[in-house]
Amino acid sequence: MTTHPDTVLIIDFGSQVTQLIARRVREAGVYCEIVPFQSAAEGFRRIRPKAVILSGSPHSTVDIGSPRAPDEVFSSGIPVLGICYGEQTMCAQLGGKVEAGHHREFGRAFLEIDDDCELFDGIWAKGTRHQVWMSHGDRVTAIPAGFKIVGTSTGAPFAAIADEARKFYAVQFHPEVVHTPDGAKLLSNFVHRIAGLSRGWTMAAYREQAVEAIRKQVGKGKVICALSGGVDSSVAALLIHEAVGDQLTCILVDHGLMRKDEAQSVVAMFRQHYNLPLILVDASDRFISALEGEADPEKKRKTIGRLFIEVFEEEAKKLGGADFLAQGTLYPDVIESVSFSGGPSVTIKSHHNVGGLPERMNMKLVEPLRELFKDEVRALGKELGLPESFIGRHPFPGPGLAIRCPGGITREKLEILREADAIYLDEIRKAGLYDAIWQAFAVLLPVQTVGVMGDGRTYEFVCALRAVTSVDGMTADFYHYDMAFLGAAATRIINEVKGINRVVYDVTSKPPGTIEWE
Ligand SMILES: Nc1ncnc2c1ncn2[C@@H]1O[C@H](COP(=O)(O)OP(=O)(O)OP(=O)(O)O)[C@@H](O)[C@H]1O
Ligand SMILES: O=c1[nH]c(=O)c2[nH+]cn([C@@H]3O[C@H](COP(=O)(O)O)[C@@H](O)[C@H]3O)c2[nH]1
Ligand SMILES: NC(=O)CC[C@H](N)C(=O)O
Ligand SMILES: [Mg+2]
Repeated sequence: MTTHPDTVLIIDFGSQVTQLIARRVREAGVYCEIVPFQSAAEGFRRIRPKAVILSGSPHSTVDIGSPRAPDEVFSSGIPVLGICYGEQTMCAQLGGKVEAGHHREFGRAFLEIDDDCELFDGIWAKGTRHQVWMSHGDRVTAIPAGFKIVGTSTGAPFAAIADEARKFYAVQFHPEVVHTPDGAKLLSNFVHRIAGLSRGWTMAAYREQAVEAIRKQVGKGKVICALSGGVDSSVAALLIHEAVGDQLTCILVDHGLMRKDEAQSVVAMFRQHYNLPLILVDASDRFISALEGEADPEKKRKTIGRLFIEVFEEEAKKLGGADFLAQGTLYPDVIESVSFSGGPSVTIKSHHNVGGLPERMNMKLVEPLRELFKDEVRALGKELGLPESFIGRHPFPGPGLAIRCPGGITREKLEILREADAIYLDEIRKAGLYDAIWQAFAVLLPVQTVGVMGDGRTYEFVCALRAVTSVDGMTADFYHYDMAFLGAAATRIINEVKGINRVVYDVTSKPPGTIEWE
């Protein structure tokens, strides 16, 4: 991992919105990292941050054994901002007092500004009142020596406090959420005005650092990159290519489960714009033969995962071996895998990824995007000249059309689905809706219904259309189309695709549904 001179350390006590703190700090042009409180002391020494932010938490500081910030956070002379639980633990640790569960405040609250404070510069003047978002049951009842009150709310007499000499600040509300309208500016004030950090975190700067880091890691080694044409793997490939040129070979597997003309258009784009070694492996027969008749969603996923590994092993061998495998792992994946609140959770779906590869193939991982959020990856893609049509793409799952064809898979069904999906997306693009939708696709149901076309009886498949809005794919709502749009798309699909005589629209959100049908 690269090191950044001006880093803010965010200590995660298990808040639902810790990632938002990181988003806001990065938007202010400052690099930051999140570490769970259990490894905060180690993280503090490794990262040597210029400022620290303490997150909220489901815990209560009055409980025995509840988490604390490492002492060096307060003794090393750098600015500290506590948010909610962060304020409470700051007070508990520095000589103040916290009481449990009297004045619960959840949701909208109003903050009275009692005093000027650098946190409020340019946003909130003394004597004014502003909307903030609260979510707490405990409250601070005495502040440590050296602190003064700068803001109050009905439920929190110490809603904002400051020790300007030591540059310690704390707020009971959550500046990181959009329901605190000026919160982003408050966080920007903390990192710029108070901590004095510069706006060094730009994708142009990142590009340079990342290229250097890749060169250092890879040396003269050979790298292979599984390239799907999705944003993540495309950006990872371009960055690595910039760093080590022909030491990189990209492998695109056409598993016969891609969208219409997808494999060819990805190859054409890369060949046209970039001079990067790219092998297209046509493994469609192999994948589809293995999947034919398979109806179980998990078996489909596992079969596909296994075949991906086999194909990569064979291709690496043909290249005379490879030392590194490149992946488009993003920061949210990294956080999730070490998340404090993660715990053992049930497997909803076995997401295929190539993560099983390196061990079996004896390769080391190159993950140049593991510090970035998806929108930063898109910005980096822009920086690297990736065409707009690739940057704004909807995500597409590794197992492809196989998980959009519930019931037994057949070549014929995949063909029908591919056609319907292409028409649906074409209609979405023509209506100018592509960018407003997070992800859209067609599903071919294993159900035949009776219809009448040209005065004749038809008995054909039902096609379901799906479109969702989302931020990160973790939760989603169905997209609220205009009925006229749906009617037009349905008519085109039924008229143009032989094998479909009925179209329905999926109005399920996530949860309780998932985005994909399998
Ligand atoms: N057909 C494919 N050929 C080669 N590698 C693939 C293929 N499909 C998926 N992969 C690999 O699996 C990884 C995970 O897929 P995933 O869909 O999460 O990411 P992506 O395709 O790069 O981006 P996006 O999330 O925008 O679709 C990809 O980054 C890529 O390395
Ligand atoms: O690379 C992938 N491999 C997979 O196995 C996989 N399964 C789901 N998805 C994508 O993940 C997001 C959330 O999907 P679900 O709500 O269906 O779990 C959506 O964007 C899905 O398209 C996958 N991506
Ligand atoms: N959001 C929070 O950080 C809440 C802190 C603590 N659990 C409380 O209820 O007061
Ligand atoms: Mg993809």
